[in-house]
Amino acid sequence: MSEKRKDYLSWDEYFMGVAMLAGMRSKDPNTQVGCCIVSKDNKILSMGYNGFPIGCSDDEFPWAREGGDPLETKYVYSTHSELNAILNYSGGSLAGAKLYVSLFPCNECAKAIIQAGIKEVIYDCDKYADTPSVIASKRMMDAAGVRYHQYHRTNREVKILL
Ligand SMILES: Nc1nc(=O)n([C@H]2C[C@H](O)[C@@H](COP(=O)(O)O)O2)cc1CO
Ligand SMILES: [Zn+2]
Repeated sequence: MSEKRKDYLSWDEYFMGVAMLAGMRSKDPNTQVGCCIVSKDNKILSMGYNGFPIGCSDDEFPWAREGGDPLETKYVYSTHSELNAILNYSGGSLAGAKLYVSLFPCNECAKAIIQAGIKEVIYDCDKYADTPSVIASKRMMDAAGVRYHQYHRTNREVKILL
């Protein structure tokens, strides 16, 4: 009798892989972030990536990181992957859900995560850990009882021919 496959994706690989794939839709030239929200029983509820809101053209709004005029930077216009994933969900409540994201959530997304009732955050990169935004984010999630932990990379390479 043939045995079941052994090298299938783990749940964590699957959901972080889906988050990373979503991030590949981002037009941000510097940082592409993807997010996947999952129910307690491991069903994908929503996905998102960082970009400008509907109607705000990727070709007309600025992608610059700095410059004299804040209105000519992306920061005042871009919607983060986590907020997009929360807003993309049209199925009702996200209470008790888990959120996989390729970059640690900022303080604004932490507010949305907490208020949506999401209870667990699994992140990959934490490159802005020293910024007030991420420090505030962790402070709020700690206070609100949202657990967060880093994704354990398996270094599995996934090749998809598209
Ligand atoms: N958790 C996050 N989710 C996100 O979607 N973003 C987005 C906002 C910007 O489009 C980009 C960050 O640009 P940069 O400062 O690394 O050039 O990633 C940023 C963070 C960081 O907190
Ligand atoms: Zn954010």
